[in-house]
Amino acid sequence: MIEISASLTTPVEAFRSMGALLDAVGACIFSKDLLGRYTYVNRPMLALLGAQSVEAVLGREVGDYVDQQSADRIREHDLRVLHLGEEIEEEETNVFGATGEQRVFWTVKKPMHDAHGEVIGLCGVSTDITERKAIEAQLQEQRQLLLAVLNHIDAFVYMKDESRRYRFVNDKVAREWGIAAEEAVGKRDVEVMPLERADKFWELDQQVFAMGQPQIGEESFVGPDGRLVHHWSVKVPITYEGVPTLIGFSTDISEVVRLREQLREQAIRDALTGLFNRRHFNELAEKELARSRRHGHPTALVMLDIDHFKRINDTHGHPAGDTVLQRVAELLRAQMRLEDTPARVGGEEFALLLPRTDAAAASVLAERVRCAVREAEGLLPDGGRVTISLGVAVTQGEHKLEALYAAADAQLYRAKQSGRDRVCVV
Ligand SMILES: Nc1nc2c(ncn2[C@@H]2O[C@H](COP(=O)(O)OP(=O)(O)OP(=O)(O)O)[C@@H](O)[C@H]2O)c(=O)[nH]1
Repeated sequence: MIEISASLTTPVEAFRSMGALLDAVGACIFSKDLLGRYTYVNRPMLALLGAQSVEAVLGREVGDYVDQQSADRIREHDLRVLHLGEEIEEEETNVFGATGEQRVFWTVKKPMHDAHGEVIGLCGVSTDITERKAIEAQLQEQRQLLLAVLNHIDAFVYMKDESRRYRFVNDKVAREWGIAAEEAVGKRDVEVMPLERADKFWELDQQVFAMGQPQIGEESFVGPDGRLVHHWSVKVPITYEGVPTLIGFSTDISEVVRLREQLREQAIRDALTGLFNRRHFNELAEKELARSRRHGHPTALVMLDIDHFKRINDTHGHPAGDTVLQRVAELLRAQMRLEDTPARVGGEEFALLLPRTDAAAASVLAERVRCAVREAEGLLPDGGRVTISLGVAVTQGEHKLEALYAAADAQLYRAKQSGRDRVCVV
């Protein structure tokens, strides 16, 4: 408790009596008379003015210590306090004559009154906020830099909390939703996108909150134009303004996924007929044989070859030969069950994999295919007919693909040898 002695008659004397205490306050404290001359300064103020002693400052005026512009502004503030009785709270930037240093203050000035209520001067407290201002400016700069990065990066960046409310979205997200980025803050996911998509995104979000670990994954959803959109998303748990939140970075990889699927298709399909190629057919056949081994059911393999194909090429030209291959492929597809797999395994050689099919059923199918090709019209430009030969083999105990190939090939050879346009079965 600070007691001001009853014998002290003016506020300035009161200040002086508390000298040691006011010197210890980490702010500049001063008082001025009606002409703006210092009547009291504490030690920090003294240091700021660059003066040697209190006595050297008393009776002098601010213009003796700061540059002209700062002095004019301070005088103007002082006049408002002294003549209009205003209380002022303002930020001041002052340049000090002694050092030329520029410092920022938060200054509070109030009028001082005598016993009759007449203004006799002012007292003020100036807190040096130069460092705080510098830090604030630095933070603001960093924030702007961060925003510039987040808004120009080619990714959707967002922050979302556990109640599925967005806490931040970058410009790219806002543009997608057709609203301003600030508008999105506080909105729940279902307010800005269809429920189905919101639930899709929430699947990975939930894992982030449940595990407290970053989660990475592909997110696929139906876009506004009805096409599938694929995002590659990285979502990281953070605490934002004291609330568990995730920050997510999602990149549209739809084009990459389409290319990936295209490449995969190219890798497994024959370009001319669209049927599976030999390598992929072998993979599927190996799997089917493993299944048939486990369950003990038969699998049939039909090898078929277009008769005198070389002659077709030679007579009608290579493009016409290609058309025949395409038409035969279509006929095969049309004749097969859903679970059967046709493939082009060589130039004019095709294979059919028939799961759960014994020799009798495979022969029926092979015969149907043979007839379909033989009876098909318009395969050749001159209206001539195309025929095929087929060899059928069925797994027997061993279930080895090479053995099955060899057996079916042997039957195909037999069909060719015995006049073509026929089916031979083991
Ligand atoms: N148009 C076309 N011809 C192809 C293609 N791949 C292979 N061939 C041709 O297919 C013909 C196959 O002929 P061969 O193996 O002698 O058999 P073939 O003439 O069908 O006689 P058989 O099988 O004994 O009835 C060759 O002339 C190859 O050049 C292709 O993609 N397009």
